[in-house]
Amino acid sequence: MPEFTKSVGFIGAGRMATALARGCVESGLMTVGQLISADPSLDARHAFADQVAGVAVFDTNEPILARADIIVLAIKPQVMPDVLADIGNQVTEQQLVVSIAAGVTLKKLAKALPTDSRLIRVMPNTPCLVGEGASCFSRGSSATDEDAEDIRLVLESVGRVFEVAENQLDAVTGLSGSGPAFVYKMIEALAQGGTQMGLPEELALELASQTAKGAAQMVLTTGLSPAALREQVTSPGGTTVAGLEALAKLEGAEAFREAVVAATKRSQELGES
Ligand SMILES: NC(=O)C1=CN([C@@H]2O[C@H](COP(=O)(O)OP(=O)(O)OC[C@H]3O[C@@H](n4cnc5c(N)ncnc54)[C@H](OP(=O)(O)O)[C@@H]3O)[C@@H](O)[C@H]2O)C=CC1
Ligand SMILES: O=C(O)[C@@H]1CCC=N1
Repeated sequence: MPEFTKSVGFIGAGRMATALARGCVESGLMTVGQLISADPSLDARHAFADQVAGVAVFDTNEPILARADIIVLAIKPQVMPDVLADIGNQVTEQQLVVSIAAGVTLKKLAKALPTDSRLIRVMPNTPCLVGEGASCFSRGSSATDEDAEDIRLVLESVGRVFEVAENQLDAVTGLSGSGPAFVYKMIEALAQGGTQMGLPEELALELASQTAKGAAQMVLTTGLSPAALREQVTSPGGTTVAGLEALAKLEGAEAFREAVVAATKRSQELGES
């Protein structure tokens, strides 16, 4: 594991901050001493402290601004303007500001922060919690190469990471940011099919989950396309073709494409508001 000595402070200690913070500790990249977080919600503070044992959690953002080398804005896009107005004049040029909020552009962030603030916009996803995240980031014009490398290091410790042009981040949000929810729907539906046809619930869920994981791993490691891999499963006149026909009839695969399109459009809308 590479050495990472900077401190990271989360403004907002909700679900995504928790996943990132715990993932970074579990990966061994950081110790709890390098992390702090703040959230006005007692429930969120408790949940964060439960998941990241021994971490310092505050009910105001001041300690983050005073102590963190990297400030992560992990709040909802809707509260971003208020938070930026609150913290804007306290951010220093020694600090890197990272936003993980869907839709909020670097331009909007820059406008609310001191001139030449070092900014990076990141779109992670919750599987960072288990070291299987898929994250993308774009750097603002004042962010340094070292800033980008720091963020790459952090995100790499909890999964895969790609630097992209900022205009791709809404689509990334629709695909990998929101995507775990779509995959959970698919797993749920596969498991329900299994229970409908006689399997116990627990076994059906485990088989569905392991099948999704195994199939994803095949795509990631064999170099074969999903279409080619699908062909390997599909015997002429066999069971898979019967299943695929049922899927096509209900336009099941189209529904997933539409889910990504709708989520991307919502991310674009959040950026406009
Ligand atoms: N969840 C996910 O899968 C992903 C989320 N994101 C992005 O991450 C961000 C956070 O999402 P998520 O973790 O799901 O949301 P959560 O609602 O779980 O967490 C946000 C937390 O911020 C708190 N908060 C509100 N106002 C302030 C404030 N002024 N200062 C500090 N904290 C505050 C909220 O408290 P309260 O509830 O009381 O308002 C809440 O606990 C969003 O912008 C989202 O777009 C990005 C990728 C994936
Ligand atoms: O639902 C949301 O808006 C956030 C952004 C990506 C995943 N969750």
